[in-house]
Amino acid sequence: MTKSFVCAVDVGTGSARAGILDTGGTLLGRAEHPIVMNRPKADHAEHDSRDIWSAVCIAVRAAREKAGVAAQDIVGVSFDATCSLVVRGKDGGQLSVSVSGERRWDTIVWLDHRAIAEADECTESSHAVLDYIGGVMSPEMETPKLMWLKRNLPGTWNESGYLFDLADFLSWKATGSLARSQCTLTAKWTYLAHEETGWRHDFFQAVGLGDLFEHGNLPDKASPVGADIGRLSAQAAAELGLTEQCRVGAGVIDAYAGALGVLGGFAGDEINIGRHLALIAGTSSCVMAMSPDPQPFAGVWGPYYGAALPRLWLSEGGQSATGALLDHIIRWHGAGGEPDAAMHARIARRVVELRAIEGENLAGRLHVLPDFHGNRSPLADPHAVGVISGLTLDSSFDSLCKLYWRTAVSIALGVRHVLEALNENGYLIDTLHVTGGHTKNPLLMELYADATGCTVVEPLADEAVLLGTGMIAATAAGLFPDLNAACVAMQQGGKTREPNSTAAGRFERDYRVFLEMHRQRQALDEIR
Ligand SMILES: Nc1ncnc2c1ncn2[C@@H]1O[C@H](COP(=O)(O)OP(=O)(O)O)[C@@H](O)[C@H]1O
Ligand SMILES: O=C(CO)[C@H](O)[C@H](O)COP(=O)(O)O
Repeated sequence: MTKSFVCAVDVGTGSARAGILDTGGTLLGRAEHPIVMNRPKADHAEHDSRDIWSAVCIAVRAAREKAGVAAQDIVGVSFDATCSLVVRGKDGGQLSVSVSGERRWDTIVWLDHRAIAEADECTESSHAVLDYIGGVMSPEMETPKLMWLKRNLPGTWNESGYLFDLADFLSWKATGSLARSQCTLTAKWTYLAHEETGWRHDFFQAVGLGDLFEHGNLPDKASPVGADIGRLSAQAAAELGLTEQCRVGAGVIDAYAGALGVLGGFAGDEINIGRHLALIAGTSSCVMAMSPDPQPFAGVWGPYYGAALPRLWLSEGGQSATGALLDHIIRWHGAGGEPDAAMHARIARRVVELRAIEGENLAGRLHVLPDFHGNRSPLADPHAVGVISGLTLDSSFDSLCKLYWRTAVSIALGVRHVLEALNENGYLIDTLHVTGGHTKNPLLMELYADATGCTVVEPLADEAVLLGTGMIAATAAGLFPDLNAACVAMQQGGKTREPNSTAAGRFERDYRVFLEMHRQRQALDEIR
């Protein structure tokens, strides 16, 4: 009997990755291809969706070759991606979202903050949809970006015929289907999946987007995560190196795939799931918890119904720049350079040496507030800025290492800040499941346990985000009766790290300083 396999595609901020998995969740082959980003202005970031599709095709072909699996044995595929906004014309062609006017830049990247004023306007509307995004509209969501586009690039707006979250764009490229995922629409488009009528048209009217549905080709109903939305088209099958028999599953935003990859094993365990937090930590960090009942509160996105596991509500907190912040510190410092794997490793080794020489309280007077790209949670303040306190004239490599270490501490304290907000509002989280680029950083992995006091689980799956998307693909292909069953069968477990109790006092002090820095940063902003 032939075995069945699935293909998972993950489009992050910097690259497209693909993996071939078996029905036990083992990753048999993986490949990656970079994607380009255009930064014409400080707060503007753009992708080229043709470049993304081409990177996806290259990665899928290479992953299949590495896995040594025949194309006809791959029966399902699904896509996860960052929540970037793709704009296509009425003929499906590219339309510019760029102030440069170049057509190839047809995608506003999730981290783009050009629509910060429009986000504030949405928040001021006080509309009921805000109750399901933590009370504050983020410029990283789609509605403010669409408002910006209509106001600032009316030519593009008038010509637009398709507006997509990136994961939905990829499934459209793959099948021609206009189905949109319950994950993308609920988390980024103010769609209320728990209500009979998901869209609140009066909200779009109120913010000047009454004509959104003429331009977006948006369906009345979202498709549940893992729903079979059709077969690969002949063209897509040829480009991906797969076959037209391959089924395509309604995908998710990348962090939600990570949540399935690390928490999927708890599918159906409604008693215990609320103790576990998924920390999907890469360029940014997403912090996700699920519960059988909605837990609405200010400063944390959601609760979103069925955005990852069916019938569960999901709360999403996060930090807009974490890996990106460590990379920035390396580029910014005179003794730094390119933040590649070798540079991160060199710094981490030196931090270990410095802690052995100077003691665990290394650079204890150096404090960082990590909000260099705003505070996603729990303050929900996209206007927030970063702060460094305790600088001297030292510009040596060791001073970079100390600053890197203290920045890593602040990133972990930021997770603790979100965690405390979740636990004050109904969750009982004591375990963090970490996946993403940060798992390659031994300092962060130690800090996530020690600075939060939680047990940290590092998934055994090499790529939990690909695993989560593989679970979705397997569901769409009918290899399991539903997404819960696919998650339980394919989950890979993890290795556990307990917090070091002797470090607790040090981090208590650091956390008090961290909270005080937030207070002082806000006070400075209030001085007129
Ligand atoms: N080998 C490494 N050592 C230390 N940190 C790393 C390493 N590789 C990646 N990172 C960190 O992870 C971040 C990228 O995360 P990743 O999950 O790969 O990307 P994405 O956000 O695009 O999904 C980088 O910004 C970097 O800070
Ligand atoms: O808002 C998001 C998820 O809700 C973004 O898509 C996510 O933060 C980007 O992920 P990454 O940092 O891994 O590229």
